[in-house]
Formats: sequence, C-alpha cells, structure tokens
Amino acid sequence: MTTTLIRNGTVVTADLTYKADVRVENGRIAEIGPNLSADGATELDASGCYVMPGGIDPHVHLEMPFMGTYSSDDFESGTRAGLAGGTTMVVDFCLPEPGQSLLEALKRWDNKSTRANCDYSFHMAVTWWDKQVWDEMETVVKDHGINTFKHFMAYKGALMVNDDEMFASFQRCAALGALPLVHAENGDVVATLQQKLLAEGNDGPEGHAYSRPPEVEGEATNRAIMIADMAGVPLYVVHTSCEQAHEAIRRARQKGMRVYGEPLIQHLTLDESEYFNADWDHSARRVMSPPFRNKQHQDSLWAGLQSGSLSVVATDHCAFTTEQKRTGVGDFTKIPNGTGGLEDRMPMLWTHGVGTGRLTPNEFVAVTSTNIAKILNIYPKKGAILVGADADIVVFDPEKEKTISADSQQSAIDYNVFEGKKVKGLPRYVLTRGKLVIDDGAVKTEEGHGKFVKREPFQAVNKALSTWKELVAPRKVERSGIPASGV
Ligand SMILES: NC(=O)NCCC(=O)O
Ligand SMILES: [Zn+2]
Ligand SMILES: [Zn+2]
Repeated sequence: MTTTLIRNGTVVTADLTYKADVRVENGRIAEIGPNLSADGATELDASGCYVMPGGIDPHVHLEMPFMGTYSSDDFESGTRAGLAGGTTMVVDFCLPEPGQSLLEALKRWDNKSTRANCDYSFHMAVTWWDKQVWDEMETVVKDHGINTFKHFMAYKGALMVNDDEMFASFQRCAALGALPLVHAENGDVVATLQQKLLAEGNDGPEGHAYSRPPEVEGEATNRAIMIADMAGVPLYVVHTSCEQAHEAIRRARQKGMRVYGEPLIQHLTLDESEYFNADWDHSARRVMSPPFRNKQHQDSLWAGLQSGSLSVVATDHCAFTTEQKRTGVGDFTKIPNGTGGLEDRMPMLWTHGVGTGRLTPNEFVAVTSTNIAKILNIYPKKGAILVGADADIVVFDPEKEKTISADSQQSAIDYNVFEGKKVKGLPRYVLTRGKLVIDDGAVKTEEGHGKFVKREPFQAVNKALSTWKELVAPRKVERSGIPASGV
C-alpha cells in the first residue's frame, strides 16, 4: 500500500490542537511531527485545514427491512455517502425477525456488508426473547465481536420488546460485559394515539408528529434508565430528541449513572414545522421516529453537547425514496419511518456547531468520533490521531462551502432533508484505513474496501458497575436465635 504524507495541517483531536504532518503507512498512522520528510510518499497539502479523526456514525440502517420495504441506501451507497462527508466508519443494526436466531440474522448482515467502502460494525437487536436469545447473546459477544444490544421500546407488534424482556436482556448484557441500547418511546401510548388520530381523520404526516409527543420519549427514556440501573449495566439512548429525554439522562448522569445520549444532526437542525408543509411529499420525507421537535428542544440538545450530558451526534441514516414514503398516503402510520443524513452530518454539525461558536473544534471531534470510539471499546484503533491508530482521517477545510442538494449527493434517494442548506466546512481529503477516497471533491471509493471491526466486551465502565453491583448485592443476614415459626 502507498505511503501518504499529510503536510502543513493542524491536527485536531478531542483534547489537543497542534501543527504537525502525519505519515500514513500500511493503513495506519506511522508518524506525527513537524516537517516530516517526504521519502517518496504521496503528499497531500493540508494548508489551512484541520487533520481530524474520521467521523464514526454509530447509528445507520443500510438496506434495512422495515415497514414492508427496505431502506434504499445499501452498504455501498451509504458508506460512499458517509465518506463524502468525512465519516469513515458506520455501525448498522442487525435485526433478527421475531423468532429468528440471532446468528442466522448475522449471516444476512455479513452478506450485505461485503460491499462497504469503509469500515463498519454491527449492533445486535433483541427483537424477541427466550432461552435461545439468552444463549446466543454470548456467542454474539464472544465469537462475533459485537458488544452492543439494541432494544426497541416502540414499534408495537413489530420490533418492540416489553419491560420484562428488556430487564432480562439488560441483565444478560451486564453478565457478558455488553452495552444495551434503547430506542426510547412508549410504544403502547404511541399505538393508542395513532389510532385516535386516524379515527379523528388526522391521516397526514403531521399525525406522525402528534402521535409521538416528547412525553412518550421522556417516559421511556427514564424507564430504560431505571431498568438499566437495576440490572447494573450502562445504557446508551439512541436518537435523543427532546428536553424530557435529555432531562432524564442528565439527572441520571448527575447521580453517577453511566448513561449516554445520542442526538441526531436532524433533530439539532430541523424542526417540527417541516410536518406542517402544505406539500404532502415534503412532510412525509421527514417522517422519522422520534419526530423533529421545536426550537426549545433543539436548544436543550445543543446545551447537552456543550455541557457533556449528551455524548454523540449520529444520523440514524435510514433513507426511503419518495415513492416508498407514498405507501402512507391516507394513513401516516404506513409512511416508512426514517431520514438520510450520512453525507451531511459532519458539515452540518461543523456549520451549526463550530461555525456558531456552540462547539469548539475539539468538542466537534469528541462528539463525531472519539466519544463513540471509547463507548464502543474501539479507541484508539478508531477515533484517534495517534501513531498505530487506523488511518481513518479527514482533512477538513473550514473555508470550503457548498449548498446541500439531492442533485449532487451520493445517497440513492431522490431528495435530501437538508436541501438548500448552506454549509461552510467540508472535507478536502478523506482516508479510510490509509486509502485516499475523497480527493478534493473527487470520489474514489472502492467497493469492498471496508472491513468488519470486532469490538471486545468488558469495557472499564462495565467492570466498575459489576464491581459495585457485587458489593451491594443482597446478602442473607445470618442470625442466631431465630424464633420458632408462628404457624
Ligand atoms: N428512526 C426511524 O424513524 N427509522 C429508523 C428505525 C429507528 O431507528 O427507529
Ligand atoms: Zn429508533
Ligand atoms: Zn435507528
């Protein structure tokens, strides 16, 4: 493999900013320092740019079977879109059908992902529960390198699990050194509100937003946090969209609980007015769960990123075409839930975060890459600019501008929820394990270059929690002089 020298840039990591060149050899970072010699390396000029760890998007659904169809970006177009925007690793969700073996489902995901242009990993979803699932969770962790398990508290009658199943699975995660994830919405309340709205003739896409008020998310988030605490396991809450859910996470963290919240770039930058557009297609294209919220909720999410109560910015990239969305004409509950964002997460967050002074460049790196690398137990292989780390690097030009448009995007769908938004801050170069794939606007991705990233269990937080749990476990009180039974 070629040697590459990234020259004259400013290295920005989650905790440091300094001028240095970066040498890449055999897919890894080989040397970092001032004025490194070229030695026949291909040189990339990073003058005026920041040299940062490539983004990690821990929440994507590529070719996801959902609501009677499949999301339209697969591992090829999805990872190409990610790379174009500076994201060099994605984590998808393996979804067993109810009753299906977790290991069977994994085979399907292994087949789909061979087309990936960048490295990837999987979360395993727990979509049903019995002894087989309990058994297979161990194989998933120990033999397949998957240390995260997702639980849907919504999508009643499809992916949803109940509290008893969730508690059992969380306890299993604790024993295996794995991290449970939750989609936190009260699925029973949502289902009831959906039926009520439809009965009242409220069948348009705005009905989707009305059926999922912030309270259904706040309640479920708090419930999941309490269940995780009782199981003695950390918790990761995906797509945190509102103050009610953020409040529950903030409160738990202040009490010392290990709970991580993940806002999406969509919730940070788009609001609920999208659902009241007179154009049905416009609103339906933005139907996702949880729905977009108002400005107060957005302010809460930004504050969470600034103060550290929220940890990661993701996309939940789950892209459906306009035609697919139209399945829900006359019944909003049939509109496939999901929006795109993989190509736009980094530029949109830079523009609306760093560009407005809400985030520092170091905080930007933390929430797009380093924090999630630590949570997933893949740091510093990923999420770092350090000698020995994988050369997943974005050379980011803070002056480069564009207007987002579906006409020029990599995603396979026919629209973009950020259409018309101006961004300032874009990749000049992107390297995935040392391979230059975005070269000053030219896309040179290689299908199949991406490799599965195994993740070890028992990260430090699990160990700390299990030590504490053992210390405070119920213990029988040994008594002398027990009185005779009263019976
Ligand atoms: N978020 C969404 O609407 N679609 C993808 C599936 C999920 O994450 O809930
Ligand atoms: Zn979800
Ligand atoms: Zn999702």
